[in-house]
Amino acid sequence: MLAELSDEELKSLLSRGEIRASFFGLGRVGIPSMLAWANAGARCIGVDVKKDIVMKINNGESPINEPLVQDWLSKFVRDGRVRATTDGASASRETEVKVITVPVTLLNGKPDLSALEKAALSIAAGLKRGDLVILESSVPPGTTRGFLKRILEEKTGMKAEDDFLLAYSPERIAEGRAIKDIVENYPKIVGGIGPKSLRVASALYEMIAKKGVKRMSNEMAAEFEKLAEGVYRDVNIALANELAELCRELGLDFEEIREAANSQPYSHLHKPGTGVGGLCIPIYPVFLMEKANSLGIKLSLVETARKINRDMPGKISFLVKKVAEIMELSYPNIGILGLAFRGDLDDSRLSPTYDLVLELMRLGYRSIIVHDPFIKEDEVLKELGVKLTSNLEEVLTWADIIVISTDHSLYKEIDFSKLCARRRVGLVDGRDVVENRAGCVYVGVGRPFSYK
Ligand SMILES: NC(=O)c1ccc[n+]([C@@H]2O[C@H](COP(=O)([O-])OP(=O)(O)OC[C@H]3O[C@@H](n4cnc5c(N)ncnc54)[C@H](O)[C@@H]3O)[C@@H](O)[C@H]2O)c1
Ligand SMILES: CC(=O)N[C@@H]1[C@@H](OP(=O)(O)OP(=O)(O)OC[C@H]2O[C@@H](n3ccc(=O)[nH]c3=O)[C@H](O)[C@@H]2O)O[C@H](CO)[C@@H](O)[C@@H]1O
Repeated sequence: MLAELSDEELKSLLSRGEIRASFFGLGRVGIPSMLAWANAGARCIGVDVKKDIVMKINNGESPINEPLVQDWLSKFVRDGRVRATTDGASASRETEVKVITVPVTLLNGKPDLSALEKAALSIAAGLKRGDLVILESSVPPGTTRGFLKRILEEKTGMKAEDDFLLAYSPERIAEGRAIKDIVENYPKIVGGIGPKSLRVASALYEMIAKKGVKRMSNEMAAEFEKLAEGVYRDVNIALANELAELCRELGLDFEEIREAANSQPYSHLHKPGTGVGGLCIPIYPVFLMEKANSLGIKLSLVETARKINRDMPGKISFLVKKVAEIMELSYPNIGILGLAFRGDLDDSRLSPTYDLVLELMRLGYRSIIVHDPFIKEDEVLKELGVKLTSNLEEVLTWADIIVISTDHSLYKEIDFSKLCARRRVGLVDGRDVVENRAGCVYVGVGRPFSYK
C-alpha cells in the first residue's frame, strides 16, 4: 500500500523499477509524461483507444514529433520498461499508479468530459486498495473531487483518500519542449484529495521534476492554478492585440513599443497575432467562465479577452481586403503561410488559420492556398476546398497577397523585398515577423500600411 511507505521508501521503489504506472491518453502530453516516469524508474503501461498509436509505441516508434521522445521511447520499449495496450482495465489492474492525460476540450462551447469518463471507468475496473490515481489533464475546477472521484468511488465501493489515493497535477508542457518542461523546466504542481494522496504523489513527482514539487492546499487549488496560467496568457495576448491595432493606426510599430516596455521587469506585453489556437489557451478561459457563471460570478475581463482574440482572424481578413483595394484587385490569389497553431509545430488544433480562411471566404474571396512546412494534409481544408501545400515557392509565385498566419521560423527567412521587386505583392503580416518588406504593399497586425 503506497500510503504506508515513507517518502524515502517510495522513491527507492520507483528508482528500483518496483513501481508500475499506467498512462491513459498517449498524445502530445501523455507520451512525454509516461517517458518521464520511465526515466525515473517506473515500469509503464500506456493506454490509448487508438490501436495504431498502441502498435507504434510497442514497435518503439513515436506517434508524435517531440525532441527526445523517439530516443527515450525506443530505449524504454527495448528495455521492457514501456509498453502500450488498448485494454485500460488490465493496465489499471497491473499498476499501482494510474495517470490520466486524455483530452478534455469543449463540445458546443461546454467542457467535454467524455474521454475522462471513459478513462475513469477503465481505471475503476482495475483499481485496487492502496493505488494512486493522478489526473493531469487541464479540467474545470472541482472535476477531480466531483466528476472523477464520484465515478471511482461508485464503481469500486472504495473511498478516496481512505482506500485509494487521488491527486491532481497539471501538465505544464509546451509542445516542442515537452520532456524538458516536465523533467527540467518547471516545478510540478500537486494537489491531493487529502494529505495522504498529496504526500505520496509529491514524493513520486520529486523523482521526476528536477525543480521539485509545489504542494497545493488541495486538488482544486492545483486545477485552478493551471487555468490561471493559461488565462493570464489569453488576457495578455488580447491586450497585445488591442494595443497593436492602435499602434498600427497611429503609424507606430507595436514590436518596438513592446520591446521597450518589456525592458523593465514589471511589463510583460505579449505578442499580437492572427489569433490564439492550440488545445490549451483558447479553452482554459471557458472552463473558468463556466464555473464562475454557475456561481453567479461574471469574469468580464476574461470574457472580453476571449472575444478580442476570437475576433482576430476577422480583423486580419479586413486587412487583406484593404490591401486588395490598394492594389485594385477584386479577386486576388491569396496565399496563407502557416496552418499550425504556433510556429515550428505540426499541430493545427484550433488554429486561427481555419477561422482566417472562413472569414476570407465570407468576404467573397475564393482563390486561397494554405502553406505549411510541417502539415501535409488536413481534412478541414479539404472539406472547404482549399489547397494545402508544402511547396513554398509555388505559393510565393502564385499569390497576389500573402498572409503570414503562423510564426514558423521558415517565414522569417523569406526575402520579401526581393519578391516584391519582381512583381507587385501585398503582404499582411499576421505575426509581425517580416523585416525585409521594402517594395511590398505591407501591413502588419501591429505595424502601419506601407506601399514603398
Ligand atoms: N497539448 C498541449 O500543449 C497541452 C499542454 C498542457 C496540458 N494539456 C492537456 O492535456 C490534454 C491532452 O492533450 P494532448 O495534446 O496530449 O491531446 P492529444 O489529442 O495529443 O492526445 C490525447 C490522446 O488520448 C487518447 N484518448 C482519448 N480518449 C481516451 C480514453 N478514454 N482512454 C485512453 N486514451 C484516450 C487519444 O486517442 C489521443 O491519443 C489536453 O486536454 C490538455 O488539457 C495539453
Ligand atoms: C502547459 C501549458 O498549457 N502550456 C501552454 C503552452 O501553450 P501553447 O502550446 O498553447 O502555446 P502558446 O505559446 O501559449 O500559444 C497559444 C496561441 O497563442 C498565440 N500567441 C502566443 C503568445 C503570444 O504572445 N501571442 C500569441 O498570439 C500562439 O500563436 C498560439 O496560437 O505553452 C505556453 C508557452 O509557449 C505556455 O505558456 C502555456 O501555458
